[in-house]
Amino acid sequence: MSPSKGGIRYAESVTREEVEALACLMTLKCAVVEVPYGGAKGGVAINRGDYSPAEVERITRRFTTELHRRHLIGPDVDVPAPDFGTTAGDMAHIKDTYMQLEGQSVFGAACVTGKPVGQGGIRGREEATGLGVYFGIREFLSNKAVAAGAGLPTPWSVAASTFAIQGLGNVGYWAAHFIAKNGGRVTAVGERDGTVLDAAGVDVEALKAHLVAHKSVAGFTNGDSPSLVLVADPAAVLAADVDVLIPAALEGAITSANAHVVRAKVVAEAANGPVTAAADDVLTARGITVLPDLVLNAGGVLVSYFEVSKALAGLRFGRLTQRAEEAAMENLLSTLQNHGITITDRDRRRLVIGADERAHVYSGLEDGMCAACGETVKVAAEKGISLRIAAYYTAVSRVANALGSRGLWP
Ligand SMILES: NC(=O)C1=CN([C@@H]2O[C@H](COP(=O)(O)OP(=O)(O)OC[C@H]3O[C@@H](n4cnc5c(N)ncnc54)[C@H](OP(=O)(O)O)[C@@H]3O)[C@@H](O)[C@H]2O)C=CC1
Ligand SMILES: O=C(O)CCC(=O)C(=O)O
Repeated sequence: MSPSKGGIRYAESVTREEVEALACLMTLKCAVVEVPYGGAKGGVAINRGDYSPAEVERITRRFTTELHRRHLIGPDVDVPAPDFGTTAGDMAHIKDTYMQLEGQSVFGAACVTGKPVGQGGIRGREEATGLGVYFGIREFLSNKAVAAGAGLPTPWSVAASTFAIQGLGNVGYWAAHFIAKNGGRVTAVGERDGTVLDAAGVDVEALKAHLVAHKSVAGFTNGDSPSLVLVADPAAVLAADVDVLIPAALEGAITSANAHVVRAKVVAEAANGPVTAAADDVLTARGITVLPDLVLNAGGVLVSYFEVSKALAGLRFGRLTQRAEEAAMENLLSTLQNHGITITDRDRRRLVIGADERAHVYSGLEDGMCAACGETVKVAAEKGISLRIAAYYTAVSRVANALGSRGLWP
């Protein structure tokens, strides 16, 4: 199926088999959130920390050139995006290299997503995967049967729950940001060189700033919190006593060898494949609910699809409608006022807001995540299967229908 979609990762451990498996997962993920793309993935086996920014740029441009030479990149072929170890800045270099090689095609910006906004990116893509993880956890656990099955109170609320996060990179940070913003308490964060534990709550923004500045959890004070504990073992996060554990680093974080240490009631797969098949069996046998990656981290590719649509249309979402929406609301408020209803300046400021690009993106992301979670819960209940198998069932059915109804040519 083409065009296809999927991220490019820079990780020393990446292998061809891993990339093939992740590409397959992308086909199914696109189907789950109704993104009309096939699946793809790319990988470069480097640890970017070993290279200077200029060297990483040369590696990125060289890789893009090789993709172009093999006709493996372009709006109607394959459209990469960020993944583990890659950034919006790398996507800008991919776009620029492609544009140089293509002779500045008007659709060139649609060759890659996750670009900076000034390079044709879309507002909301940077946080999309993490925000989608937040929407997904909220939707799954707002379902009474899912929450009760996990041993959580019903009705469940983010604000009354505790969370542990492995990996405070793009996905992990934004998931933590939106959880904290909505009142959830993040009490454990595992990073490459250690775990931060604080039952009173970890200040996610302060920890992120510390990691950016020092590249290590060492020396983090959490505002001199007396309940702070720093542990040298990065895997200690997996044993945190929380409601929801969110692995958001690499695959295979929870295996049959360590699944028994998990104390959370729910494992929310923000990373791709963080729970191995054998570990999934162990968690299920222990009554721990797994929210599957196929659905939970699909917000990234969904918003990438919006970014491609923007680039192909050559128009920012909301540009034609924002003022018209505001004028319509102004007219409505004036009419109400003419009928004797008092409208304060505060009401006016709150209500006269047309949807800008970010509002459009958040709306489409929330809608897509809610629909995918709802369908997964429905299929799981109807068929008496796990959420993961239900997500696969939906995805495989959609791909089969798309291929079957197309027929054969010639
Ligand atoms: N970016 C996206 O839009 C999407 C990403 N995903 C998946 O989400 C996962 C994370 O991707 P992303 O956030 O983009 O990647 P990033 O590179 O932005 O973040 C990964 C984070 O994990 C940390 N880390 C590395 N090893 C460990 C470890 N052993 N224990 C704890 N933390 C560790 C990294 O630290 P350090 O910086 O020191 O390496 C980094 O902070 C991947 O599985 C990816 O495939 C899925 C959907 C979309
Ligand atoms: O945004 C995209 O196109 C791809 C995201 C991705 O790599 C993933 O969902 O694993």
